[in-house]
Amino acid sequence: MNVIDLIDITKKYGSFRGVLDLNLQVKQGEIFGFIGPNGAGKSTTIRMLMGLLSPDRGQVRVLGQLLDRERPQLRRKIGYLPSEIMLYPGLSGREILAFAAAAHGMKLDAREVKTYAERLDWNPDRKIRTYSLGNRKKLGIVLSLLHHPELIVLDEPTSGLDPLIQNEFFSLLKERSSEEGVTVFFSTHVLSEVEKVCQRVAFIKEGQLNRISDIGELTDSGDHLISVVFMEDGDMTELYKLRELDEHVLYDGQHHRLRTGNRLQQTLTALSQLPLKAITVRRPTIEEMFMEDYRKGEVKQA
Ligand SMILES: Nc1ncnc2c1ncn2[C@@H]1O[C@H](COP(=O)(O)OP(=O)(O)OP(=O)(O)O)[C@@H](O)[C@H]1O
Repeated sequence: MNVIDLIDITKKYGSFRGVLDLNLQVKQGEIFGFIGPNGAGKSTTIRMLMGLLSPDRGQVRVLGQLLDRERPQLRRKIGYLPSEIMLYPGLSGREILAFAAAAHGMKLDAREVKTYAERLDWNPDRKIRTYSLGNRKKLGIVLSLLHHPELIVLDEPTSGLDPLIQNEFFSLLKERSSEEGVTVFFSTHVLSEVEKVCQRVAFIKEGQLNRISDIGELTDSGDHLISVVFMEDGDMTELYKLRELDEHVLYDGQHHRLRTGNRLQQTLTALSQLPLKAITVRRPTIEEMFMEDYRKGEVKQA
């Protein structure tokens, strides 16, 4: 079942682009990453997903239901962390959690709060006004998980968290996903995060989906980066017809840099015929793959 179904959604802010003709499906139990640079449209998409913003065109379906009006029963099944969280400064973390639990018709489970406090290294009994940015984020994360929702939507959950806590947070998400079949959708700027925790990732740029990929497909592709120094000094791009191997070949004053795509064998065979002084071959990082897609402006769906 698709837990999230965004069908051709468009949202404009007056003449400003928000999101354009976006299609996205997320299956039950997936941990799905939504990645893009500042202003790409991540928060706009997430707000539409949460029913906080209506699309100008298109449909939003969440947990099989159309988000065309207030649906309180549906909201109870969703946990949401906004990018900026507003909290009553005079209350403690625990008081806010008790308030949120009551709103969900639950009693706060003190043992569960203790577990979250220990795992995320945060003090629930201090007043919000004394909380650091990271502690506010931790409380926001607990608020989104507290009622054991079927879908967790997180807008940049890791900003402000130190790396150890980030890892603990990812473990929490993985446990929820594997033990309870929870679906997680989260946005981030940080590619290494999606590699750690997501099964699939969507790249958004300038309001449009650029690519949807399996993480395995990104990390297992045959694509390689090659850096070559030839015996002779200078730019050999024209002389050795390097553009036939990679039309985007770059010369940085010393190295010729090529990308193989899925033509590793052919590229190496061709280069081996040339007077090489040094050559290195390595896999691109996920970041480099992502930048490459941005450069080419490809639209791909896996
Ligand atoms: N209320 C608004 N009025 C006008 N334009 C807006 C409004 N909210 C967002 N936008 C514009 O819509 C586009 C997408 O913004 P959005 O906040 O969705 O991006 P984002 O990917 O979440 O960015 P960031 O990573 O910086 O939070 C941007 O060009 C932004 O300037």
